[in-house]
Amino acid sequence: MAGVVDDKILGIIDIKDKETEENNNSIQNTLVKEEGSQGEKEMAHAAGNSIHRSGSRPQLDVSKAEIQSNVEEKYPTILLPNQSDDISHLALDIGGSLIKLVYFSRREHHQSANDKRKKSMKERLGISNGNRRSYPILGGRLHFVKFETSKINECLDFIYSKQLHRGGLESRYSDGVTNQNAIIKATGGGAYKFADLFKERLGVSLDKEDEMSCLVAGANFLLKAIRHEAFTHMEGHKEFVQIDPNDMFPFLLVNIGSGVSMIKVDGDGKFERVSGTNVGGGTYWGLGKLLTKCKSFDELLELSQKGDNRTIDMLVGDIYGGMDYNKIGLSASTIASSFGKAISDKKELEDYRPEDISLSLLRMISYNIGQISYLTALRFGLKRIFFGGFFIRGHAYTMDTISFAVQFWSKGAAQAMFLRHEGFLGALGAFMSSERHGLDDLMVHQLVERFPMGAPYTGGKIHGPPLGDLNEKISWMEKFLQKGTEITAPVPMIPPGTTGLGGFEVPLSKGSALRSDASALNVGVLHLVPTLEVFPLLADPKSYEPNTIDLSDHGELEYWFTILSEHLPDLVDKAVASEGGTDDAKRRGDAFARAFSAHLARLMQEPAAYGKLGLANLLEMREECLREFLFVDAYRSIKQRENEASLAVLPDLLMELDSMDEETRLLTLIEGVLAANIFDWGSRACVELYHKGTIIEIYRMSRNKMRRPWRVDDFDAFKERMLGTGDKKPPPHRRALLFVDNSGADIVLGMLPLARELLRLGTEVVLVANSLPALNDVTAMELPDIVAEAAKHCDILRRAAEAGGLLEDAMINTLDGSKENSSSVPLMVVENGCGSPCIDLRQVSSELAAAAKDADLIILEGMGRALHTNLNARFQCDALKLAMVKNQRLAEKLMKGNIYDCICKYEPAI
Ligand SMILES: CC(C)(COP(=O)(O)O)[C@@H](O)C(=O)NCCC(=O)O
Ligand SMILES: [Mn+2]
Repeated sequence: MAGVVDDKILGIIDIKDKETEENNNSIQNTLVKEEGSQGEKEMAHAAGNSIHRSGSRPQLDVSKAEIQSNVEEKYPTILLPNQSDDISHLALDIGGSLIKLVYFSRREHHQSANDKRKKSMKERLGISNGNRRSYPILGGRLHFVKFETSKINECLDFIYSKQLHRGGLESRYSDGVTNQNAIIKATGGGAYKFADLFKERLGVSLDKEDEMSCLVAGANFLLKAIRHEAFTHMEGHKEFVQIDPNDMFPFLLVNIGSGVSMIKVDGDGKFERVSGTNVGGGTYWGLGKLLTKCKSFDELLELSQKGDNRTIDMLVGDIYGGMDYNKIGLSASTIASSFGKAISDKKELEDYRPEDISLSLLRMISYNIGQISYLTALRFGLKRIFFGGFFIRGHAYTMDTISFAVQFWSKGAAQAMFLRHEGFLGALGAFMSSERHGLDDLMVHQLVERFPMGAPYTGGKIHGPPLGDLNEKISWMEKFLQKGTEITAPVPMIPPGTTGLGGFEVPLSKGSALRSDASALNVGVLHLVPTLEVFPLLADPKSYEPNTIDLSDHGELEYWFTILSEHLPDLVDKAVASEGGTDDAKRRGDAFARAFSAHLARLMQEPAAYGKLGLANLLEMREECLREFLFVDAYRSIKQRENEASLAVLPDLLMELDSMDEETRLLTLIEGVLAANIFDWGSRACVELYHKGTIIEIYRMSRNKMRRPWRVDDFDAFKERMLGTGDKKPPPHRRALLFVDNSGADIVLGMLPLARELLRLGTEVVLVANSLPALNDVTAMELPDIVAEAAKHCDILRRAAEAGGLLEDAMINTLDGSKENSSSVPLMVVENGCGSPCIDLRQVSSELAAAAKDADLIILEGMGRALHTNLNARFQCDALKLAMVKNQRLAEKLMKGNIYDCICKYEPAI
């Protein structure tokens, strides 16, 4: 049956083919002329601004506040007439060796055309101000920066350059006059020691906060609000642990700074410092400095990487003639006495290698801290121990040693966990101690962590404050290219070195340089996006894992790393062309490629460096990196060309579909979606195909290959739900959410006709599209125009689009100019909150979450949304996952299939 249908569709397209090719040529000509036109730029700019919405000024003094909006919105703009200028957006933890700084920055938000679309959609979906807050949560970013205390002037310059002591550069109320009343929250000994210096240099007072309360407040905030904050580290293996915010107390917080504090935490603000030890980071650094002549802590730590402590430590085997001491469970390699060999060796200090001394010292101190921590936890019946403080510095060997000690002494009953923001607990706590930060109720899904792509995050020593503007970033990448080779050198394709069995072998990662700034590498900028929500139709949000492929498997990571690296030259060409191919665009393109490669290389070395790594994160990182170098939409002209070519053949396709019976039509529609999903500029194989024919030829070829059964084929079950069996007609779905994928044939000849069929059956349809561009994916901004074009030739679409307010959005009048209130179910468009080819349903736009409330069918389309992510996701409503697999390895791995196989996975509501 399908074969007959194919022939008919092909028949029509054949007739049109010549015309279409001519059309294509003329479309291409028009595009050459129009590429980079003002209209396009404005649209891209608006799209580029759309994802992060923030209110106006940060909330703080809300007295006499007025809502500046007549529509009841969830996040209305609020006028705060009594807002003064002395807002602390900045908090400091000034320790003996490091100053940790946490600051909050806002973005001014300009209203765009997209905002109007969102506003009318919110009204339509009935999103009201049901929020419990009387003021908006701040939209903005939380930054983490550190300086050496000895270079406090750099820190002061940084604060001054960004005007952080006065509420930031963006402050609308800047009047150039130094605010003598400004107050900055600060903790740590330096808050006392340097108070006068801050007053003198910046005219600000340091409002001192208790160090312990800050550590606890910081840890509590991180554990509650950041998804991949806590992790275990055993034998070189890092594993993230999701802490349930409702079940996180009690725990032991061990903060390893110069000395060590052990704090029993029972709740927010409920804690007691129950123990500590004077043998801590300061001891390692102090003794290490005396014994090795190292000039810095990081240098000492780096030395330990190449050390062998067996030359200096007395091991069980040294005492027992190379044997284990089995009776009490000690292996021959267990350290019996740190530095013990020095007693009997007839050696002077110079006879020992500084590397060995450093390692022996590190192990002695880490092991000791681990052991005391465990004993303290045991004393209070605590199972979980979190370690923080800058002593750890993301150093694998230190963490392994501590973990080993905890595991060894507790016989596996207690677990050591570490925190990614280990060094910033105090500064974060000081930030939170301000009653006016407005972040109290922040939830995990409202924070998105981004790793700035252009900053010098790889190799080399970083001097001075982090880079600010785009030009600085580009220059840095250029300079790096001249000076160093690390980031351009091929990445070593070896599994990351383990740091040693049981914490008692020497580090295996010998020679591989420990980054001097290791801790900073693992901390990104926290973007606060108050409008993000968990997709309400997830069956079990707690166990939901978006990624299908686990990149902690080194082979997988290596494969995808190679794929993305190979894509880069072509992507850079597209990106540069999308910006008119100017010298500036070329310079940005180069810098983008270097920055992205550097991050890939970093992740190859340490896959969990930025939190749990999935393929979706890598694909999103690429888009973020493009945006950071101001490439707002690299595929814009390709998308436009494909949309136009597909819209030209849509009327014939619709006519042919209408001549079919219902069952044949449903099958043809699903085939159409699968076939048109081939237009994917992110797939190497597909891009090669595009050189071999016109859009329509490729579409036809793809349709021709549609042979059932597909690799996963639940079509019959889907058909039964849609059309029933025999005479029994099931009720139509109330509302369907269609997560659309690519532009061109994919949306125009695939998803739109399917949407039309649902509308015809009486189901409301919501097209869910990206908020920001990613590859050739269609965006929510672009959809109203596409729908309006399609609606010119189709009554069903026209009436539904009118009912959904889409034609107003597209600002296109209908054929007959009629505005009569149609009786059709609506066709709507919502943005998904993402700018990536994949979707993490734990963080979607509030618009989508609202639209989901009445939905009883979701259709996820494409490799990114239905395969790389969400293939295993379960929903509370019926779900259909449709995709063509455009990668051989993925097809083999996921379904023992081949490239271009299709999946049609239908799962009824659970
Ligand atoms: C980036 C993509 C997920 C986009 O696929 P889509 O969602 O458009 O179907 C996909 O093209 C992809 O996984 N590409 C990399 C693999 C490859 O080039 O074979
Ligand atoms: Mn896509």
